[in-house]
Amino acid sequence: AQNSPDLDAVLQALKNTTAAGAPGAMARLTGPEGVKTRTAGVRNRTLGTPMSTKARFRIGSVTKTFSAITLLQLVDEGKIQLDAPVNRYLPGLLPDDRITVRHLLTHRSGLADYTEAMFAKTVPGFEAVRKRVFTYQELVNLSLKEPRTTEPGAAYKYSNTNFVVVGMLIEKATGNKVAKEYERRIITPLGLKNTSYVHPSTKIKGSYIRGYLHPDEAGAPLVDSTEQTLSWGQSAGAMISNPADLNTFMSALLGGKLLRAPMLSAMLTMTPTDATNTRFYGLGLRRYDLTCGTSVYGHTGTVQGYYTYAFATRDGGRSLAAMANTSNRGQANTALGGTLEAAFCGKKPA
Ligand SMILES: C[C@@H](NC(=O)[C@@H](C)NC(=O)CCCC[C@H](NC(=O)C[NH3+])C(=O)[O-])C(=O)O
Repeated sequence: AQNSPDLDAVLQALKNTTAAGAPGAMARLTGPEGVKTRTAGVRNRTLGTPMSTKARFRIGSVTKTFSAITLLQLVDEGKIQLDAPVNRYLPGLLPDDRITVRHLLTHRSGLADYTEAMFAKTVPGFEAVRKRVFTYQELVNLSLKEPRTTEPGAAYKYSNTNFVVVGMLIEKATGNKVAKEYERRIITPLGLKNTSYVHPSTKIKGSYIRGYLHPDEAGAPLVDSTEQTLSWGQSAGAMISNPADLNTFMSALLGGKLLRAPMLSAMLTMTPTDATNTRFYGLGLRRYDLTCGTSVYGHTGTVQGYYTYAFATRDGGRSLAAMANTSNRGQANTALGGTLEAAFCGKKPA
């Protein structure tokens, strides 16, 4: 039987997160016990407005799961083949015909991650791009200026470039912008009223959480990073959502509502991402094996001012959406991750 959540432990993890430097943090859990929420701190430091689980925020790489689902639906429709070379669909884009569509979704392409150079200096890097609008091609060109990190398929190496190319594949195969495909394949069918892809607008419509970026220099003041185009991320990180929609989304995915069984099982075909053998990556989806023996599936997100965890159990029966409105602050991200054990194992954070 799956453990019931320890809500005091969830709140403690959120308090650990604010103590570690996040202005605010929140969690929303769904499961047999119904919907449970906990919050800590503020969503706007200037006004002191309390964190609210109704408010929207930037979900970063959880966008990668939206992109993976869209692409896997296209595979199911016979429009794209998982093990075909990317260059079959985007002739001449990549310097190696051996890089396949599956290599992109599993971060095994070897394409360098352009964000490493882009954000080597956190605040200057952010300020240099926060209002910029990039084409997909410009982002791929930034990656191709760097050496490749591995032979195609040889090893897992996380790279945003992979999901920029996934966005290009989606637009090429459908003739539509990714926003339209996310809408008609995921957002509308699931009724995700608080989820949107508004690139390149810098605005978050409705009620939202303000995000605060920690500079690299210890003690330097936080930078309000709420308004940005997120054009450096696009189909790898530009989605906006709220906790309830993330719960609905991950539960629907794992509950088999977005992909037919063969495609879902392809998505859940995991390889380890580190030596602990408790963290894995499938096709645009992470798996964490928790200490109580429960495996949870979902994605994390990190964009300037926002950390996100969006996970569910294998049948989608339980889900957790947790976020903190800061970034470039590892101890806050780790503390926020403590909500997973609290929610799915009922375990107190350290
Ligand atoms: C990790 C996460 N990835 C994402 O969400 C993608 C969209 N974000 C990144 O690759 C990090 C970009 C820099 C963030 C910046 N860091 C720096 O600037 C460091 N110098 C920040 O922390 O805001 C995931 O897949 O789980």
